[in-house]
Amino acid sequence: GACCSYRLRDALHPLWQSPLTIPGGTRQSPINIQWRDSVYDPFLKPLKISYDPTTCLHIWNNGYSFLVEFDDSTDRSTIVGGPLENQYRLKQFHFHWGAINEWGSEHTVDSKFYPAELHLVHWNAVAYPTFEEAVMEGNGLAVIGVFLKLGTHHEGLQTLVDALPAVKHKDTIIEFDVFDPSCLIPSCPDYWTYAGSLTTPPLTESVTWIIKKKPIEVDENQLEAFRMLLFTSDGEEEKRMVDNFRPLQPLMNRTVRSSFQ
Ligand SMILES: Cc1cc(=S)c(O)co1
Ligand SMILES: [Zn+2]
Repeated sequence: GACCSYRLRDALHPLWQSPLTIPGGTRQSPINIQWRDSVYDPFLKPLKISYDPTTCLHIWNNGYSFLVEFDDSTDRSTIVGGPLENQYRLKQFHFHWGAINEWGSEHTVDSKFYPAELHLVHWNAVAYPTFEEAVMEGNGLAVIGVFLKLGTHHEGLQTLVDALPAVKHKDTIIEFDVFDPSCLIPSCPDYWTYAGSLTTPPLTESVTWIIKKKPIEVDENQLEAFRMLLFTSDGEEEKRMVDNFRPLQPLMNRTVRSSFQ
């Protein structure tokens, strides 16, 4: 089960030798979303997503995941509405996935894991001058989480999958200059939202999470393409990039709200 991969990951991946818990953390991520305990909030607005595909810059293997990064020097790719007070700018998106289809997502729904989870990372450029500063503030970031489930081939994802062999090793980067990430977001508007944190160091408690209720479907070959990436640099002993998800964190004194009844 997931426990063995947890121990394995401890041994294999330096990232998880860093403190797994933040001392005094009260709003850590990820969490299990217990559907029946989430509270419908009629005041939650629909999330408005406006991405300009030409703001896409490159794909980068940072040794933890592969990031698709965007030009966030203007408000050309933003989200607004939902639980958010301000407009947030898209900075990057990345995924978390497992070695096998039984697990891989960071969040769970009623304790169910999905094989992978997409995170679209945005920052509050209205309130803060830089992403780095926003990362340290309670309302600094907004991350849209989308579950991936095993199913039909995903056309939009395939353009990304075709580029992955070029970023197999840690610290490799390739130009990727047109991509519209809204093709990876389900059309169903329903989401859960809660106050949480980054799931990788510095684990700062700066994220308003917006977790889409509906997953997107991808096929086995597309998940396998994620699993052929490496944590390691060219020339090092190869370690497959798998199980790059953080263990579940305690809910503590938090309520998960839903945008739907
Ligand atoms: C900024 C950032 C956000 C998430 S969710 C992650 O996994 C890594 O970095
Ligand atoms: Zn993430």
